[in-house]
Amino acid sequence: MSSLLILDDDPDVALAARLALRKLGAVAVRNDPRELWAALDEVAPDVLLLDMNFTPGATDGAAGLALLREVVARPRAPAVIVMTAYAEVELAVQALKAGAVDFITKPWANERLVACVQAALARRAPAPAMGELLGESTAMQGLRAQIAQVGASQASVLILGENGVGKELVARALHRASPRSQGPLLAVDMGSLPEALVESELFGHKRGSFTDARESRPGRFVAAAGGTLFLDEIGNLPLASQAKLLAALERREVTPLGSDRPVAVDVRVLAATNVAEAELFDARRFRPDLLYRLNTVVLRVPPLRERGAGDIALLLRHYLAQFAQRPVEITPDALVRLTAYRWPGNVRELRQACERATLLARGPVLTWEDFGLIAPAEAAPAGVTLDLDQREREAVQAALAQADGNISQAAKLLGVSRAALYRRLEKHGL
Ligand SMILES: Nc1ncnc2c1ncn2[C@@H]1O[C@H](COP(=O)(O)OP(=O)(O)OP(=O)(O)O)[C@@H](O)[C@H]1O
Repeated sequence: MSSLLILDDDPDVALAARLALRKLGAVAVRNDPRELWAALDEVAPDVLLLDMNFTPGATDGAAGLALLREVVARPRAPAVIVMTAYAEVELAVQALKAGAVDFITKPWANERLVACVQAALARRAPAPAMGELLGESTAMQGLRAQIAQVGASQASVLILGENGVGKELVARALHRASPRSQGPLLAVDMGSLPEALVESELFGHKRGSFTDARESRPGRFVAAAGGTLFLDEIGNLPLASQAKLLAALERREVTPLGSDRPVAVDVRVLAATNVAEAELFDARRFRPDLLYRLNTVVLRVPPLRERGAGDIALLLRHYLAQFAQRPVEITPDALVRLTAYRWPGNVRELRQACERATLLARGPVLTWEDFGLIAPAEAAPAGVTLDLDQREREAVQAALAQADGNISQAAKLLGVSRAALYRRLEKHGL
């Protein structure tokens, strides 16, 4: 079910919007902008309807714009529709520039409001199939096949991989491929949750169960009913909470903090971590019994550098075109260096480098420098060899490795002809 949040200091306006929108999903209302941040965490709305003025008499919308900018900068930000008065066209334009997806003028016709929110929800719906998980390497094809196979089941899946390899994308693809795809997919980032809040976040709490618990609140297990719960950075879960999570998974019920009444839960759990497997299987850090609950199936998402030059080039094309909104060319030298780069931050790093390059490009064709990356050789300590022969040998070896031994492709990566590559192979005894 979709989740909507309305922030308007006029309770009548907020109520009217809530009544008009309740057929689209769960609608929460807040009247005070100071409540917005907590409400975003609690409600995790798909769409936020945001008023622009919160002080009596104010019409410039400055308060609303400031909130809007902060909201859209957040990870997993909702689509924001701003509410303005008739005369405030200029403000609406500013809001769209600042990241709102649409605006609605007050007083509104209910049909218009419903259509506007429906369109925002449709745009947020994940793309069909697994189009987002790009890559044609054998590794990525294998991963997509596994997702299709495992997605349809109810099995718990543990997704392993370095930072930025696409673990969350895999979780989303698994959810879409599952019979629960019409239900919610809720992601909880264990890495960013303070330890004290982990249990209330997962299992909920009763009003008054701790100092800040002014309202009772359902936890993520309950909120994800009928859908999928994605526990990201599970390796960071404190041992005490691990015991409680295990109990919840075994009994299929959770007990909110401050309550003695367990609540039955119906969720499929997916978990992910970037912790190396050896560490994860260290019982001092992670309970083996919980691990066995979570890892019915293990999916390993390979680091970008192991997917080969083809996948790197494909992702570069994709993200450059997306950021520049047109196809973008890069110099052959840049392509060689980008495909040979180690990408320690994986696809996320590549995406950011593409964004930077489109913003800072000094000419129509992008160069290696435009991407703002530090090549290992540049970062290496002094004393590293500058011997041209040896560097040439290393470059040839790297190109061959990346091209899986394919001479034509390796020659292309090096920017030389096949004959020239053969000559170098001979010269270096490779
Ligand atoms: N195969 C892919 N095709 C297209 N985009 C991808 C691919 N893999 C990852 N991305 C993009 O890279 C970024 C990082 O992906 P994601 O957040 O899923 O990684 P992660 O492994 O969950 O990272 P972390 O460990 O830091 O949580 C996102 O913008 C995602 O859309």
